[in-house]
Amino acid sequence: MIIPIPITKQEILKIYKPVNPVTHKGIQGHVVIIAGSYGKIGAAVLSSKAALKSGCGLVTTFVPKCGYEILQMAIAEVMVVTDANSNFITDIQLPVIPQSIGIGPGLGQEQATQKAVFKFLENNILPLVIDADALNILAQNPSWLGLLPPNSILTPHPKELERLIGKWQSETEKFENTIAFSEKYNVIMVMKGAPTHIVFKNTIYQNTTGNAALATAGSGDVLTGIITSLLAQGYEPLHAAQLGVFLHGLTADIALPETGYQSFTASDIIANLGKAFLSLEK
Ligand SMILES: NC(=O)C1=CN([C@@H]2O[C@H](COP(=O)(O)OP(=O)(O)OC[C@H]3O[C@@H](n4cnc5c(N)ncnc54)[C@H](O)[C@@H]3O)[C@@H](O)[C@H]2O)[C@@H](O)CC1
Ligand SMILES: Nc1ncnc2c1ncn2[C@@H]1O[C@H](COP(=O)(O)OP(=O)(O)O)[C@@H](O)[C@H]1O
Ligand SMILES: [Mg+2]
Repeated sequence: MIIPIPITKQEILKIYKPVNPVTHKGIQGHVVIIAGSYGKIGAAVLSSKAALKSGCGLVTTFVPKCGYEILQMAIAEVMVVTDANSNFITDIQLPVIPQSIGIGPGLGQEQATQKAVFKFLENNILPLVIDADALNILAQNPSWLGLLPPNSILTPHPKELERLIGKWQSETEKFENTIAFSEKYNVIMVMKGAPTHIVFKNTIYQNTTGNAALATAGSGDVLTGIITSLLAQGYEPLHAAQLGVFLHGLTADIALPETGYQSFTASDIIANLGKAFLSLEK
């Protein structure tokens, strides 16, 4: 069994890049979030807001038509582009060229959405974060995994991981199979859990922040927004994943004395991102 390397504050401070005083929104990174379906537009809202609150300059969110007003009213700062279809995504046409793309939260797995994901992957060369239903779609169509750009970041929870790599009999086998998957497809695996591990080639990193307050709806959708935002700001993919999971966990550690485990929600992750970033400046 390979011993994981802890993702500590000390290591994170080596990665973290303070914001340049003379930067502007045009060079802070443009994120595209492709997410949502009828009843799950909240996932797109959470990812998009988390991206904005993690330092990128611009966010454009691609949703089915039913998400248009919801997003525009929920987050004034986000630009919204819609699919031709009402309730789920059928054709991903982006009018911008962003620095990174997060795809999957709340997407659903309709046949037409699966086709749209295939067409998107066939043409895309931009850095990707792949989560939730985009992972489930890839698990159903494993030959499409070869279309991912090198060092794409996959963020499965344990069930999504199982759909991708198959069942495991032991923790050792789980890590061995995840490493083999990561090497085969040249991707970074963020194995979400308590704690979260990151697998990159044959190295395993273990997060040191976070607590059970994060066991709440939308918590992973927020993580997708954070990591996609860091990627757009020029962090290399492994560093974006490491800093992303560290900050995500830290928000729950910071909020816990006020919210307790029970009352913490995914929106509290977003609300505490500022304090998490500030704790890196000390
Ligand atoms: N407000 C919203 O719009 C929300 C949308 N969501 C979206 O809903 C879709 C379905 O996501 P789900 O993750 O609920 O569905 P899944 O079917 O992928 O996962 C749920 C299953 O995984 C298991 N599981 C999850 N985390 C686990 C862990 N840490 N250890 C062991 N088992 C675990 C659960 O027990 C359950 O059986 C996704 O597209 C997701 O992004 C959710 O994020 C919830 C909030
Ligand atoms: N008990 C726990 N301790 C620490 N982190 C947790 C715990 N439970 C869940 N998390 C974190 O919360 C997030 C849940 O993600 P996910 O299951 O994708 O949620 P959703 O799909 O609802 O957004 C992951 O980052 C995971 O590591
Ligand atoms: Mg999820």
